[in-house]
Amino acid sequence: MYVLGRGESDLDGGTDRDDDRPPHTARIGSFLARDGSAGAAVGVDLDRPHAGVVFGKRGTGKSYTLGVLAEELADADGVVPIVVDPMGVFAGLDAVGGRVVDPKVRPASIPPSAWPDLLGLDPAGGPGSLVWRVVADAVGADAVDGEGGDEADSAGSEPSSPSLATLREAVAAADAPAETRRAAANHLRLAESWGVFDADAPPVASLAADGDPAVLDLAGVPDAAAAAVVRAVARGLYDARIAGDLPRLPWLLVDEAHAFFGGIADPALRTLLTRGRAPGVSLVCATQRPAALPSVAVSQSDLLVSHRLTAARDVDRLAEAEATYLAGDLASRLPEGVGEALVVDDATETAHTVRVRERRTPHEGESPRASRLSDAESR
Ligand SMILES: Nc1ncnc2c1ncn2[C@@H]1O[C@H](COP(=O)(O)OP(=O)(O)OP(=O)(O)O)[C@@H](O)[C@H]1O
Repeated sequence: MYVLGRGESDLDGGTDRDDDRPPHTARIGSFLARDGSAGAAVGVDLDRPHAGVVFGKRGTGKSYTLGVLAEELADADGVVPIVVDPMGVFAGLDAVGGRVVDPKVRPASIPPSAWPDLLGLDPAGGPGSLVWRVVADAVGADAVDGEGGDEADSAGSEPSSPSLATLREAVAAADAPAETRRAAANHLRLAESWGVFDADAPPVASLAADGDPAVLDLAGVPDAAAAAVVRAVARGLYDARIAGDLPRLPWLLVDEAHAFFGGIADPALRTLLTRGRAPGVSLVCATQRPAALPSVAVSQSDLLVSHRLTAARDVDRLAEAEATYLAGDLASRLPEGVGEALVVDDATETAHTVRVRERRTPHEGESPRASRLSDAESR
């Protein structure tokens, strides 16, 4: 088997399973020959942490490919997939022991400085700065804000957290004009209505406690709340690994990843991209809008999987891999078929066309078809 992400010198000898798969390898598909026939099996290295992207325009198989990777991670020792599922298409992973989680995070997992932005308030304005101050007082200004700081400071078990009701009480009692207090309290009440904040939420590390996939179901969750969850989980996994609280290597698989860059979750995702591999946290971002991802997502990725892309700006983002072996007309090298992809392997500096294997678990990402609805009606 050809293993992506594993340089020649890393190659594991022997096999430990009933197929021909080397240990700690995800079997994702097979090489696709020019005549359309399937060639040798292709795997992805799971022994070491990686950063990866899965690109492709709508319906080309991105979520499906992410699901294949999740199945393989569920099957391997020492690793655990945590899937960010904004469209509600990964519930089928329960067939391999996965559980769909109604995401809850502690308010203290969002740093005080990020609260105004999270609530849509100007950090320099009255209500925004009041919320910032109140959260900082409640959690201790340097208890959680690890971004840009010394990682050791933020390591350790998750800090205890005030509830949003407690924060609202602190706002009400603050020395500020009534109008400012009212506006701040209203925004905190709105955040309460999202239903994702819970002072007693289990620590993020518990998502990865038993090695079975955890699917964070964010379907129908407002964008700001979903971003808060992604930030808390990404950062929480990173901190838990640094603190030694997590005995296995987590893989955070983020579908519709473009929605999480440029907002509240952005710093935590960038931390995983640039520094996640040292403590052993992998990140794989899937998107139909590669151009909406920051350049660092591609430049830091050692695994690139690209289904069909047509928009020039999206192909350009892929080209930023700066790999000389990608030179030439990249768009024309991207395969046409659903489930087919160009995979770029940094470890061996090669690019190959691959057909992603079929899922073992149900995939729920298929778009509804009017024709099928009318079929059903006429029956
Ligand atoms: N490797 C594959 N083998 C077989 N069928 C596949 C494969 N990949 C995708 N498909 C089929 O294509 C459909 C679309 O795939 P998927 O939902 O992953 O698209 P997507 O690129 O994530 O689209 P969207 O951007 O709308 O989420 C799937 O429902 C499945 O039927």
